[in-house]
Amino acid sequence: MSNSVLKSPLKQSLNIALIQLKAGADKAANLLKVTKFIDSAVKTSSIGKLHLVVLPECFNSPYAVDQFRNYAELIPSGETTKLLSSLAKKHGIFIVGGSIPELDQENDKIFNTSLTFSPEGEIIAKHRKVHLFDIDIPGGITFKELVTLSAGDKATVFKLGEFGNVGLGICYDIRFPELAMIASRNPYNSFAMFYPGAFNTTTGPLHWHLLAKARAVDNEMFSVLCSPARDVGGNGYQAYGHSLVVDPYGAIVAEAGEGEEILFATLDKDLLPKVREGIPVHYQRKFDVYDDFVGKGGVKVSDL
Ligand SMILES: NC(=O)CC(=O)C(=O)O
Repeated sequence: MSNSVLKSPLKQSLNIALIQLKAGADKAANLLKVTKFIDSAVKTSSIGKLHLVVLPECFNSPYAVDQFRNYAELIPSGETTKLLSSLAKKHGIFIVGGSIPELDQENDKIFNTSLTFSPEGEIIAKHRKVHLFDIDIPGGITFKELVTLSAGDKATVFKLGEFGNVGLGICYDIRFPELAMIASRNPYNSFAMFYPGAFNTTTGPLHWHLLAKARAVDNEMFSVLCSPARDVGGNGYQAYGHSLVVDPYGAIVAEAGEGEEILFATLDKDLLPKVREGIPVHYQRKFDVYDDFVGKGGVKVSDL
């Protein structure tokens, strides 16, 4: 992480909108939809001035192993990067840009990549999905991202302007507690983890809420999960929906349904010290019993 030393006072309330949209096969239509949803979130915000918008995993393409290469773009010269940069600048907001298939031309690899933009339209974070979704549940779902994707090799923590530090993972990354643990602890002290994520109708009911709450309670931080909308009647991947914001107590702040919608929520950072004073697990770790691997080297954190 670079240039991320925090300076007080930090802003205490972050107003966010999660855009739960359904992406189809037509990329131009997907990008137009993103533009309209973001414009509308800014205009119709029910929580005052919006600071940040989150998009879902794979919002400009179908979520399909055999399609990633067809939709992959170079970063930062690709059309999706340029569009999100211009929308962030136009509205003066942060955008946690879900994820898109990224083409690494030099090595001929495809990554599932999430970019975050500052209100000036600059890229301030780039996370490549570290844990690829590779599962096979008999009678449920088989999905093999490894067939066409390569895995990222870094945790991602970055400074969200005057609000402080946050961490970023993509979907299956939430099942591995380490990324959130790294983000929440010294020297990063993040107040939230963002997870654009496309769980499905098998694993969503099993684990979506549980994992969001687990990461929040483990680390006494917010977890923010933004899903695509369900493709009712479609024959492709069925996203679970239920975009979700969970507070550091593990309580649900806001939850979407299954269709397309904009979900608004305020992350009240005053809660963090309250939760951490009341239930001080954040400070009670026993590094004489087990190693503190965060901040001790051996952890690879994204440095733009
Ligand atoms: N799609 C994913 O990356 C993860 C998922 O659906 C799950 O973990 O379940």
